[in-house]
Amino acid sequence: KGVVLTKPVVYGNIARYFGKKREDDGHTHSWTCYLRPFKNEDMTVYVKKVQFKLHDSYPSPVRVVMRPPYEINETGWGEFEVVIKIFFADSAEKPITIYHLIKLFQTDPAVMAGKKNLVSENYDELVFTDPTNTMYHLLTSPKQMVPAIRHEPGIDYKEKEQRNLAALNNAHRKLKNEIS
Ligand SMILES: Cn1nnc2cc(CO)ccc21
Repeated sequence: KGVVLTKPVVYGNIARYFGKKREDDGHTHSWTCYLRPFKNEDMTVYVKKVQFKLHDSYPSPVRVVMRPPYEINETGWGEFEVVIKIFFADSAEKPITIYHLIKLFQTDPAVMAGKKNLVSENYDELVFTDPTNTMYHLLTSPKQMVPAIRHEPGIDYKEKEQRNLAALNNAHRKLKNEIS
């Protein structure tokens, strides 16, 4: 019946340079890869678990997070793609997969000096087309998150959101033209 529900999210990573290469394992950075709701809502209402698949050379590369915060804290030396797979409370709803390239390096002098976090974040939306009745109910009964979700400092959400929404609308328009 052409019902489309969306949930705005942000995903990405922060990283911090140790200031030098660690002797024992050659690691140079600590990083956190995350998936957060854009609004302050409890995702456990409709999400069963979030899986973060790391580079195969990490020990147990498939990390499963059952409850918020949906984040992985690690250390390392390289940039690589993390596959974020979101499984829903109604297993009839197909999981959604998001790809994020872990970013560690930036030319900002403070970041290079290990004095400031690097933030690499994207605004996106989980799109549910013709959700099951169960899912529809869960998606339309939001619960506030306590304590409130905190976003990374220094991100201009308004502008980011506008830019990304425009891109999403274009993609949506293109898809609609293709199937019509
Ligand atoms: C690709 N990469 N970058 N940093 C890494 C660290 C490990 C664990 O020692 C494995 C893979 C890594």
